[in-house]
Amino acid sequence: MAEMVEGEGEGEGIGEMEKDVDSKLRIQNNNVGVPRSKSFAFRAPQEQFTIKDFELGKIYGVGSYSKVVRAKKKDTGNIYALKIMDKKFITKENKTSYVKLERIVLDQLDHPGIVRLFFTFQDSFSLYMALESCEGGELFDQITRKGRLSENEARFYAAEVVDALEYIHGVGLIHRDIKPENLLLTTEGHIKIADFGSVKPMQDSKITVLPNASSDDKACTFVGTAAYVPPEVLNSSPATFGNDLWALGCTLYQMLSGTSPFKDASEWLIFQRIIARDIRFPDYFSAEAKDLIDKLLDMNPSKRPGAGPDGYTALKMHPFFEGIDWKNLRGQTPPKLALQSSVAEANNGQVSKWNHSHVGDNDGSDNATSSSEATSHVTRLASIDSFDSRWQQFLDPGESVIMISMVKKIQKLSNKKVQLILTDKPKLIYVDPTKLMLKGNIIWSDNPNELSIQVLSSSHFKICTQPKKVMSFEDPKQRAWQWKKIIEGLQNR
Ligand SMILES: Nc1ncnc2c1ncn2[C@@H]1O[C@H](COP(=O)(O)OP(=O)(O)OP(=O)(O)O)[C@@H](O)[C@H]1O
Repeated sequence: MAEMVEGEGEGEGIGEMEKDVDSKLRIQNNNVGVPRSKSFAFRAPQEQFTIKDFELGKIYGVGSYSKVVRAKKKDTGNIYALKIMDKKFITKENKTSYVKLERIVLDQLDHPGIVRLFFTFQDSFSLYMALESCEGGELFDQITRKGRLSENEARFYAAEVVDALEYIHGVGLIHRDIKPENLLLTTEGHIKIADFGSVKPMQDSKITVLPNASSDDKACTFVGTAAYVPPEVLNSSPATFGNDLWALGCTLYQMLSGTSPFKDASEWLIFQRIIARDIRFPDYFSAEAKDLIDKLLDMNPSKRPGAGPDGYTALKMHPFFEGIDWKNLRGQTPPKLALQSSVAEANNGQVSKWNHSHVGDNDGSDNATSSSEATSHVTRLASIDSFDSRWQQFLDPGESVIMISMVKKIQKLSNKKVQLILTDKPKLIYVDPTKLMLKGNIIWSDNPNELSIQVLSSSHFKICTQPKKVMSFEDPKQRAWQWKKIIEGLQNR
């Protein structure tokens, strides 16, 4: 069993994360009365390595709270995808529970279609997860490079995703962020599902999770990506396996057409199209592909193939998958990978060499994560409490809520909890949530000189109106960037 790594002072809570994971598991095990050894043994051990034990190569990608870099262990020569998370940033952004959850869930998953976690380690500044390296990149890039995929290529990839999803759902987990960016490829071209930071364990999940590491929907700001979000999530329904099947339908559509089915100019327009189930199939889709996508994009999550009482049989037996050898998927030859075509793409893909001084104990001033923060919030979607009937009284007939948050209005003398509501009129108001009284109407303007949003952190933002009126808000669900994005989206509609 691996030794537990002690925290090193920096980033309280996160520094102690692995130790904390260990102690929580002991408590949990005691509760159910299962005699255990002194502590829980991770399959992927917590090692005492340092970043200097690795030769770092290109950056594979940047997530909302991490960077993933290709890394060769100097003594063994083994290659990993090293996911590097800044402790201070995770603590500041309240992402500790997501990190813990991803670590503990990945540790227990064992399927050829899921990225493997080999070991973890940490130093004063960062947490590191050594993941199986997917040298073929993202499925998203294959779609971009090829324009769109052939039905045979899409069938192969979709079948491998179905196979891995059957396993994930079988152990009682909902992934909640299935999309071409999170479907990685091996050198040979087989699919590996990555990014378990949004995972939701069901009540009867076979996966052990910590009491405080499970993703609580109320506190959760990460529940998927706008283009792939199912309509029931927009209506604040509880998560089900059907969520992933909807996202699979969107992904299959994207493989075959090159774009996601509800793509539009703004998140708001995307949501409107999802709620209206506004799908248009290109003529060149086969009848079988159309039928499968149509069924996966059923408004009723329990009717989607794979979510019904017969489990995955309905999905795997669908005519689109005719000819698929489900028992020997990994023995088949995958579609040929399209290689990176230009220097421009290479530069976009950040293939530059990793700068050692940016990580580890060398230098604590690494702030590159804040740029990823800015971009990632653009694609991430917070849970939406949008259609609560209590707010209807503040709307005109036919007017609907686009975004709503219980926020703190920060004032000189006291802070007040208010419900901030943005409607499609557009109208921006705040309401006393207890007395259900209108407290303010922020005069709408499409002109950014007259109405603008300033984001101070993921939870703090200011709404500035003319003449020089500034209101400060704190959104505990950390949707400051989303407020900015959605208001600016409406101004530019
Ligand atoms: N095992 C891996 N092998 C190769 N590349 C990887 C691997 N894991 C992640 N990546 C690349 O790094 C990028 C960032 O991954 P990471 O898991 O940190 O972010 P993310 O969780 O997908 O981001 P976000 O949380 O913002 O969606 C991915 O989009 C992918 O391109």
